[in-house]
Amino acid sequence: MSTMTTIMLMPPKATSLQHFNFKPSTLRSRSSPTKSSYPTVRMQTRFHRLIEDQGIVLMPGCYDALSAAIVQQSGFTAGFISGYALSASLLGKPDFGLLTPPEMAATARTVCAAAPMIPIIADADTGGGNALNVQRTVRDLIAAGAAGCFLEDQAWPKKCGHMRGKQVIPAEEHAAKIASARDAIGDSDFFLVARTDARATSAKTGLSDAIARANLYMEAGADACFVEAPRNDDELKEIGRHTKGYRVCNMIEGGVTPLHTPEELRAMGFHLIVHPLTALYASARALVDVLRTLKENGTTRDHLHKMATFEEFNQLVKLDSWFELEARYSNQKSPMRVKS
Ligand SMILES: C[C@](O)(C(=O)O)[C@H](CC(=O)O)C(=O)O
Ligand SMILES: [Mg+2]
Repeated sequence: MSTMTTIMLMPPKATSLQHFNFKPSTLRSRSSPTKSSYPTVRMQTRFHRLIEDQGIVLMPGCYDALSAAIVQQSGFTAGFISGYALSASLLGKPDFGLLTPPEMAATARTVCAAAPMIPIIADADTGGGNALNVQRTVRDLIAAGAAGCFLEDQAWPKKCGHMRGKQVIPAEEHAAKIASARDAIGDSDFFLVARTDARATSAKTGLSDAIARANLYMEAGADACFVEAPRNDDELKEIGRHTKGYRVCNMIEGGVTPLHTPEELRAMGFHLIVHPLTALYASARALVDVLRTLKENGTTRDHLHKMATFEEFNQLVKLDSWFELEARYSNQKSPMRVKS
């Protein structure tokens, strides 16, 4: 956790809100639980600085220390711990509300240690329960070294944003969870993304409901909003035009949203792009292929070109630096050692 300068942030403005069925008056009440008690002057986090420097930030998903180290070594400036990918790698199960916040926090600790040069956002799913559970979840992620989280408004048990059968909790209830997360963050260098899954709840009003929710959550204290699973470019543009603050876009291979480059998404008004499943799907395919070869042929000698070599892998885990450390300490005479 680092000490930061306090500045007033000026996020991009929404253009038109008049057609939203949304009641900001509830947010203005002093006693409203949907407004953070933390002052509205916020810290500039690592993610704010990245967005300001780069305009758009591309974050691949990772799910363990090795995949995080590879994300960092590949030159990305940020990463994301995907709940979907962690549920798959840790539990061998789908993104179906089975992964728990302590499992995510434990992974965040090893992931952040393995990629210390880049800030990592963790997927907090629904935060593990109500506004109080959210505070524990957020504090655990901060202690683990995460630089931010996604907090979504699905009803528990949640599902992957691109699956059928999702339900959302009342907007005010999630706004209170966002406010509670903001209070738990305090002065920490931690970027809060409010996600809504309301697009999926109705073909007719889903998008406008989702946009209204995103704006409500921004007022409650989020740094960025994430309208999950828009269906086409018109919807992406609508979100870019009508939501407040920084905007996250989710690029899922095989999902319901068309795939775009960062430049294309930037033109549509987005600031953070997450590719949560790219590394997971690529490694799953590589494993399926090599293990099929091994099963069929009993050897991998004709598959070596599709695998990391011994040398290449040693570089990935920085083996040389461990040999150097070993040499340094084995040559050193300890000043504490008593002469015999
Ligand atoms: C971003 C996400 O929350 C994740 O866990 O990676 C998932 C990914 C997906 O769409 O499958 C989600 O969007 O629900
Ligand atoms: Mg998720």
